[in-house]
Amino acid sequence: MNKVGFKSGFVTITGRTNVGKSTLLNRMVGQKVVIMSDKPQTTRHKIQSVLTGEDYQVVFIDTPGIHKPKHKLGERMVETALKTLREVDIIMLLVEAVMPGAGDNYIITQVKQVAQPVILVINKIDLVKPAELAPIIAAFSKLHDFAEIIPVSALTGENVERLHQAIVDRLPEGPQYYPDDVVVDRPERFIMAELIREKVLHLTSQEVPHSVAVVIEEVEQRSENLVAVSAIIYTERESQKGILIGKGGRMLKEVGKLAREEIEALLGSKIFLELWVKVKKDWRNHDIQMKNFGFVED
Ligand SMILES: Nc1nc2c(ncn2[C@@H]2O[C@H](COP(=O)(O)OP(=O)(O)OP(=O)(O)O)[C@@H](O)[C@H]2O)c(=O)[nH]1
Repeated sequence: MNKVGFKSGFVTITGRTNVGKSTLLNRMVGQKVVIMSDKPQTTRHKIQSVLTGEDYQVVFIDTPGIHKPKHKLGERMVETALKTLREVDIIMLLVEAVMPGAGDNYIITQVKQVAQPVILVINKIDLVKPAELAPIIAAFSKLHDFAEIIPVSALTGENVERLHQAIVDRLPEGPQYYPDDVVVDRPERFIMAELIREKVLHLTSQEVPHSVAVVIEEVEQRSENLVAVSAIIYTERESQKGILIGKGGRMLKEVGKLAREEIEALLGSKIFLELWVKVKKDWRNHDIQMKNFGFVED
């Protein structure tokens, strides 16, 4: 479907963990599509969401945070991130409204390796005074020849419209890839798994979060208004399994309750949710197991 004058393109939001990529994406697309958490590194998957206007369509690709790799999964994330950067029309590099530090330098070195235009988005401006912003913008502008520098607050929505416009302005002419009503290009199973993982991240602390993966084992329509979902939460160690299950199974029950409510809202029917916790030692360092969990593209 090729409308005359229609613009479209692929845009990626990259940046260090916890800078607000998911929050910004949700703000721009206007629906909860990516899992948010106050703990870093919750976005391990390449997620697409779609923003369709009268005469344009933006396909957002949310890259995993680029950071110095610590283990195999980390290396894979950086590889995926760089590959993604080369495939898009516009890169949004998200940073926080603080003076650039070593982590920012590292990530800017990465985007310098690709030719695509980079819009620097300085997020969380609600946390700084206007007078503090100017030197931050000046410092960042010395680090790279950014296509544009736009300060925003993904949380309050301040200046997000300007960013939106800057992206649409830069889109090349192109086809409408997805129908008007498509927002997320992700199977429901994935979103269900992410919702469960989000609840685990919210309710647990210490070492548990980064070592959790959720796999949806079975989804069965039991009756017109009841779907049974069974999921396994994988941890790396027995001790983490213990924390996740909690005293008398209380923690797991809470995770299940909160996740069930959101999945019910997502699917629009009653859910019978069954959760299992299993230990899979060091899954982050094993390629095959990473493949099982869907973290590596074939
Ligand atoms: N004050 C403030 N907080 C924000 C803003 N944007 C995001 N946050 C908070 O920053 C934290 C991280 O936000 P996320 O959107 O999960 O960050 P992310 O970059 O997607 O994180 P990863 O998935 O770990 O890479 C959350 O607690 C957000 O509420 C903002 O504009 N202002």
